[in-house]
Amino acid sequence: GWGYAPENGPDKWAEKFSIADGPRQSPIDICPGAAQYEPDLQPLILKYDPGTSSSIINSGYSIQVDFADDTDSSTLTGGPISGTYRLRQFHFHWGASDDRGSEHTVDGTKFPAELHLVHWNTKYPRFAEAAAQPDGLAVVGVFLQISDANPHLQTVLDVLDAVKTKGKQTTFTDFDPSILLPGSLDYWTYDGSLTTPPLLESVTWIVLKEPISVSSDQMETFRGLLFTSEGEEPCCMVDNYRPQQALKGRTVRASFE
Ligand SMILES: NS(=O)(=O)c1cccc(NC(=O)NCCCCO)c1
Ligand SMILES: [Zn+2]
Repeated sequence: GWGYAPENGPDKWAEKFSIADGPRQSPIDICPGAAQYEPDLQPLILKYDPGTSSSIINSGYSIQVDFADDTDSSTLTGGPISGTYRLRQFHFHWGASDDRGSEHTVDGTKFPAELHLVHWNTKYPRFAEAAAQPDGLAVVGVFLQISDANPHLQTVLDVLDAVKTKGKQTTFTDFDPSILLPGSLDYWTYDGSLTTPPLLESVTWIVLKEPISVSSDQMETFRGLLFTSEGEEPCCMVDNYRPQQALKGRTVRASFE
């Protein structure tokens, strides 16, 4: 299967997922100077109910916190989207060292990690159907930058020992993901795709301008996870990010001047 190693990583994905060379692939390099300020872009409205968080899992690609998405308890509205999108999960991408790890970049600047909050359009019956539609998903991306330790992030990091290997999961309830958001919800937005196979071109990307903090020690905790299952030759879960993809004529819009 696909992964992030030389033999099955991003440069090989097009062999099995031809959309990898499609017209609206993600991530991209965001150039603020070239972004189009749109005064009509609405503010983001994120309403999350901590009661919907359910579990944390090592997917073998990232660490993922899943939410119950059978009701409109945790939603994204406003911003560049119309209608109501439900929070399904959040996960991270990070590097083997603090000089890389984010998927989106800003004027070529790489951050040590990036958080993705994944939402699906409730005009479709379930996530799986939405993921196949051009307006099916909305992912909020948040950069992590090296600074003081982030106490809110620490809540997630404290349980990683329980999900070290691929397939392990544990209960993770009463967690409000809005505590992972920065003070400002200013954002860039563009039409893109999943950044992992199946690379579906169904994502309205909403990348926040303001990063949140993470310490180098906290980054080491992410790097203690494994891509591999228990009993397999261990392979550290690091550099689980896709390089930037061609813009192919797309416009990146900014919600701020
Ligand atoms: N990285 S991302 O574009 O935010 C994103 C969001 C939602 C789903 C995915 N990718 C997948 O679900 N791929 C299916 C196999 C991975 C299993 O966790 C990627
Ligand atoms: Zn992601």
